[in-house]
Amino acid sequence: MTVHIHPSVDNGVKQGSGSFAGGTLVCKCASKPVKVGIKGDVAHNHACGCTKCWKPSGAIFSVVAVVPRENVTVLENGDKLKIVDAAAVIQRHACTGCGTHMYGRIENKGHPFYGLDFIHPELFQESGSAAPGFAAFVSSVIESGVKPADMAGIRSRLKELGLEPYDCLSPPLMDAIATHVAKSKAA
Ligand SMILES: N[C@@H](CCC(=O)N[C@@H](CSCO)C(=O)NCC(=O)O)C(=O)O
Ligand SMILES: [Zn+2]
Ligand SMILES: [Zn+2]
Repeated sequence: MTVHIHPSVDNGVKQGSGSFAGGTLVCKCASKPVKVGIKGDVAHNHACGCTKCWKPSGAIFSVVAVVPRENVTVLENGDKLKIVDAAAVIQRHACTGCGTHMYGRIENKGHPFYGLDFIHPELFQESGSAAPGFAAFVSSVIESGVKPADMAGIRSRLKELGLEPYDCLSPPLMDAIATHVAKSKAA
């Protein structure tokens, strides 16, 4: 059985150029697409199996990365954007025309990742942004309807692609979250 993870990694993970200076994210609308400008490269790019991150049709994982929020600018057709769930930690601004999530923003200043916006690098019209390096929330794909019996094959395909599977975030990110919590408690 061929395991499809996400179209941008199914034929192998394409490494970034290492010098990506930024670009423009474009939604899937044939007319009046939403365009969002991103300065600089992305960080912590990963495949995410959670139910909340946007996936292109047919994909069981999203590919999502972060950039500093000040590096994100809506360039065109921003009137089409609407927040998917204002109660979520990450407020995902989606195109009402095609459903594509253009950026997800954390407004809670106490959140460990406050200051970072979540974006989907596959929407860049330019190539060369940093590649995904791990897979997060892998067990969560079951919440979207994947059969538990398929998980072994999915994890083994992720490993084959060099995307180490984790059921939450990667250890360095979990350590960063715990460090933030420890500092907040000490303050
Ligand atoms: N099992 C849940 C997990 C959802 C979840 O916690 N997702 C993470 C990662 S999203 C990008 O890596 C998260 O931080 N969510 C906050 C939010 O989405 O607002 C599920 O699958 O729904
Ligand atoms: Zn659109
Ligand atoms: Zn997610």
